[in-house]
Amino acid sequence: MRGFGIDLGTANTVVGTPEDGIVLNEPSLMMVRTKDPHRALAIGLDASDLVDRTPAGITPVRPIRDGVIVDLESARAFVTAVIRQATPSRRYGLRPTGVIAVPAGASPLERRALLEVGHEAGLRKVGLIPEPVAGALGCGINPLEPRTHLVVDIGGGTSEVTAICFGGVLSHRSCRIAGDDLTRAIHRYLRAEHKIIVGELTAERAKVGATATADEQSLVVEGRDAATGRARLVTLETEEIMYAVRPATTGIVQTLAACLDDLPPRAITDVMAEGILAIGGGSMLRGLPQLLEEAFGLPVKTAERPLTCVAEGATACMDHPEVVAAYSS
Ligand SMILES: Nc1ncnc2c1ncn2[C@@H]1O[C@H](COP(=O)(O)OP(=O)(O)OP(=O)(O)O)[C@@H](O)[C@H]1O
Repeated sequence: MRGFGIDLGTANTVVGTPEDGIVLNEPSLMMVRTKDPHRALAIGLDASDLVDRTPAGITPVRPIRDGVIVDLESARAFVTAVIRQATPSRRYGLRPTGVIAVPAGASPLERRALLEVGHEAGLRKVGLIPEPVAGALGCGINPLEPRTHLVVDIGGGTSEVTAICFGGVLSHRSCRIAGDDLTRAIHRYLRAEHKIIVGELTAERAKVGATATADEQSLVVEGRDAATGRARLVTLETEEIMYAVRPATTGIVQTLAACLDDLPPRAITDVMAEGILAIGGGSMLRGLPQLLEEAFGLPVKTAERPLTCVAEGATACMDHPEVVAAYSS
């Protein structure tokens, strides 16, 4: 079947096809003319290249928040441009089909809006799949088997914890604390402890840098001295980054605890045997899986490709329509 698996995230949009794998992985951002806000001038990386250098009359728009559509018209323009960019020369047919991943906690109205946008963007047939189900499928788990899988998805704006089993959701909890809050926590820590003010991009780089450095090392961060306003460099131990984000991670731990509390005993037995699957970019933060393991005494496995496994799973749904059918009822 010719079509796309689509993960519309707050931070990133990822598109895959059964033939070519991931064909687009770019920021969920578009630039529009202020006077014509529903026509995309640039999307994704091209749009983010323009951040902080946008000429007058051009505005950045983030059409997705917490995995759902903020504004129908903008989302339609964005998804249409995404599909056009992912399909140069109509390689996937004139009117391809699509499976869009949707937060497990999305309301019927939010789900309907996504379906509508998919159709209007040119997709012939649109299916929706809960993000944790797509993430599990993208990690090689069969979401239809009679066994409980607990998925923690730490995205940019939201963390979702979902227990799935045999084509249905057993328990679901979410909180508005995720990767972007971890970045803000680092920003606050640098100001409070090192008296240095950094931009959001620098705080984000420090967070991602802490993941990238394999051994216990330090990172050099550049900012402005809070007192003098002069440029200053600070050496930040990667351990400090875990310390800085700890207050923000408490909310994620509490959400996970609430989801576990709702599970029936046999489902708990499955989770104890199998552990927790962590997906989403936020799960890549160094030390976060260990922190969850210590809090619950359960093994935590981070997906091999936390940023793309949801789109990979949505793409795999093209060959497994029974998964879409089971989880859409
Ligand atoms: N290597 C990394 N280490 C730590 N955090 C990372 C890393 N790479 C990306 N992130 C963070 O992951 C978050 C984005 O993750 P992801 O793309 O899964 O979110 P999303 O699906 O767009 O958001 P949402 O699920 O909230 O709609 C951002 O906060 C980003 O800073």
